[in-house]
Amino acid sequence: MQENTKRTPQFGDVLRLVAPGTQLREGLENVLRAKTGGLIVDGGFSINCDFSPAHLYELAKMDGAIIVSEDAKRILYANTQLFPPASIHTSETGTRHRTAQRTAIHTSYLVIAISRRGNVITLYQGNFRYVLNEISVILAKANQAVSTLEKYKAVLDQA
Ligand SMILES: Nc1ncnc2c1ncn2[C@@H]1O[C@H](COP(=O)(O)OP(=O)(O)OP(=O)(O)O)[C@@H](O)[C@H]1O
Repeated sequence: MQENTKRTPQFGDVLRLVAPGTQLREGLENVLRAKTGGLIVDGGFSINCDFSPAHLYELAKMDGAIIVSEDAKRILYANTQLFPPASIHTSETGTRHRTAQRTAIHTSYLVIAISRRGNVITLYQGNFRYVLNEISVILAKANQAVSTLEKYKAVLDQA
């Protein structure tokens, strides 16, 4: 993995990659449910196999990080030990999350940590950190937004 400080985190692009319905999100949710935990890094390595939620699930049973292509369509490496510089400040506590945040700051690649204990998926890219909402929360918000729109439409139709 090469150091790349020119990549600017694009919040929309990152969220699109892990949106509900994508293969990557399905894989992340599977790992979360399996309670194995996981560390996923996107980067530019040679190709091994196609990405699938089932492959991710199986590979997350091993220690270490799983490295996928930048578009998350290929799984490149598994069981990988990451060595980000210890001098990089991290606000996290556990070793998985400290490694994830340091690697994200060091490389500017997207790093995803799936917590084994906390049931939480955290995204890191550069100094950007974001905890994914559960799908049930996203659906509740979407339903609320749709019903608000329906109310506005009804008012407009009556006007
Ligand atoms: N440098 C590293 N490179 C790759 N994987 C690592 C590294 N450091 C920790 N890990 C992964 O994190 C696991 C240990 O996670 P640990 O419980 O210490 O961290 P955590 O941040 O508290 O995560 P969790 O919430 O899942 O418990 C290891 O088994 C390994 O899979």
